[in-house]
Amino acid sequence: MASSAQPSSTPATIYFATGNKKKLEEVVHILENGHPLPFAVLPAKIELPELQGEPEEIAAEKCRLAVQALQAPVMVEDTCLCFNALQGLPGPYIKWFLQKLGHEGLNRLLAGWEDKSAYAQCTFAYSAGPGSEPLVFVGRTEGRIVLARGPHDFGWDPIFEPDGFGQTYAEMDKEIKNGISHRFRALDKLRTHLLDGHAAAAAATAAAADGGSKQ
Ligand SMILES: O=P(O)(O)OP(=O)(O)OP(=O)(O)OC[C@H]1O[C@@H](n2cnc3c(O)ncnc32)[C@H](O)[C@@H]1O
Ligand SMILES: [Mg+2]
Repeated sequence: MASSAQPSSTPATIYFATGNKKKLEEVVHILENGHPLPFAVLPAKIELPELQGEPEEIAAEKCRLAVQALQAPVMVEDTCLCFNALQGLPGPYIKWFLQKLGHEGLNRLLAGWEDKSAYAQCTFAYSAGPGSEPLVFVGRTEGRIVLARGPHDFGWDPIFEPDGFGQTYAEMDKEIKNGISHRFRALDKLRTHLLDGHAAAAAATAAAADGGSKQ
């Protein structure tokens, strides 16, 4: 995936720092199914402490900590599951709610509400390395919370049914989930940013070489 001659502003390698194997699988799958990338994405399995607060700040701080640990270009992501009836909660705290309450308990949280709508949100933060402030890219998929259906392979997949599909994330073909998911939408924005940066750096290098040859 990496190209040998990299303009200096485009890293040849970006680490994806996560402790979650399933996230990593999906990120690799999504990136491999898009256009070839002019950089390599390598996994870095580290558990990072997470701030409380808004998803953008949680992801940015996770990214700063990962850059500090790895001293390299890094991307991280933070995933939220937000119930509209609960003003967006559990949101970034979904991991702990899922761990303590399970799929059934999460459904029960909405028992007193008619509105079962929810959205899955993924926030990627990317830093080009030490000294470079993280940039944040958000992707959202709207849907609703249902009783668990499908394999229990990944987090809350069995209880999230995206709008327009009669299936939960867990029941869907992986190909389909990875084409419409919150993770796909956020990663697509990050990919566009990185490809644009690469193209601009390559154009600047070519222009400098051209200018040099005319002197
Ligand atoms: O190391 P990191 O990347 O933080 O991995 P994590 O597992 O701690 O992940 P988060 O902090 O983002 O917490 C999100 C929770 O939602 C779960 N999750 C994330 N993406 C999901 C998806 O696409 N489908 C179902 N569950 C998901 C995940 O397993 C966690 O329980
Ligand atoms: Mg986490």
